[in-house]
Amino acid sequence: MKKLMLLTTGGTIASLEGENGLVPEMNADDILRHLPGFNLLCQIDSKALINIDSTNMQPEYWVEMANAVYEHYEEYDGFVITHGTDTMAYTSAALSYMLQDLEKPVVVTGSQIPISFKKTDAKRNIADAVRFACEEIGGVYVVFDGRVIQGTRAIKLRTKSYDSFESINYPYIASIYKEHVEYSKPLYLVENKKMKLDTSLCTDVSLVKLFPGIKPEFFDCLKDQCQGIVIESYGSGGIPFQGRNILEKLNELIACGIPIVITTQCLEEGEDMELYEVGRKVNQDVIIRSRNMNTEAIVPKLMWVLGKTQDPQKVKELMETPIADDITL
Ligand SMILES: NC(=O)C[C@H](N)C(=O)O
Repeated sequence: MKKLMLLTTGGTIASLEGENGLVPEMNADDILRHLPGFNLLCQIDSKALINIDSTNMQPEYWVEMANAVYEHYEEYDGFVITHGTDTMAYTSAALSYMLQDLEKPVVVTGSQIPISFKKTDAKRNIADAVRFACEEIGGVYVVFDGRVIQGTRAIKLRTKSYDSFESINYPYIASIYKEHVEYSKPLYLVENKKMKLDTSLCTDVSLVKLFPGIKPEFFDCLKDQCQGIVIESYGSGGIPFQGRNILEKLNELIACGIPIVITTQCLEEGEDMELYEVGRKVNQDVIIRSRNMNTEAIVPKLMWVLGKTQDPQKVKELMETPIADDITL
């Protein structure tokens, strides 16, 4: 019989109706009590790590989650982490960088409706997560509404629907039909890897979404505030150089040694900064290309990379290196 560890962090799945709306209050045992019969399938031990609405998620909690998996890695065959949906995609990406060469599954799941409510999707999602955590597969995954998504590729696309999550620029790993896991493509377990834990982070990063009219002066206040910047530009990726000149400001920041990653506000198909003049004008030797990574992966990746080096060229090299299938070229 497989042995799993359930780590709980809060979210809607653990929420009860309070005076001020939904508040995460249930602990790991309360959640397990809603799932009778589970111990016939596998043995599940549980541990409550935190109990927060994931809107309150902090990078320090990612470290706590990664450490918990690392600490108990040898004792269990797989891990299920229950989590709020709002920042679940950031967490699954962060864990994908912190825990590499996994030979066991780390499955992140949650729900749109609390587990104690009649129309809850929590029971199905946990059942699917447990099912997938029993697979012979390594890596970090999001399991939601019957789909398995690579940890670095998930985004929360819908605020209310059960099918809240999508896999961006990458196929679903699998679909789960009750007891049956149907893989989209054959996956091979790379055996005899030694799992690596690396939780060093530099959280001094900024994420800026461009819009027509954004003030160049805004970028001045970033100079002393951050070690790295992610710019969500438009379409195929370009920076405005006419009218309010943002390109000039980015060049100033680059001259100060601040690494800048360019991504796009378009969810699908990634940037292609070589296509237009607005992209080519950006110095491609120093700017960091995000290709088809999503923002939820870029932000924790930049924190993780900056936790290792602040040398702009090395940051560029590491950011542009695919990790956990976050980039496909
Ligand atoms: N569905 C949810 O879990 C949303 C909740 N606000 C959270 O992220 O914790």
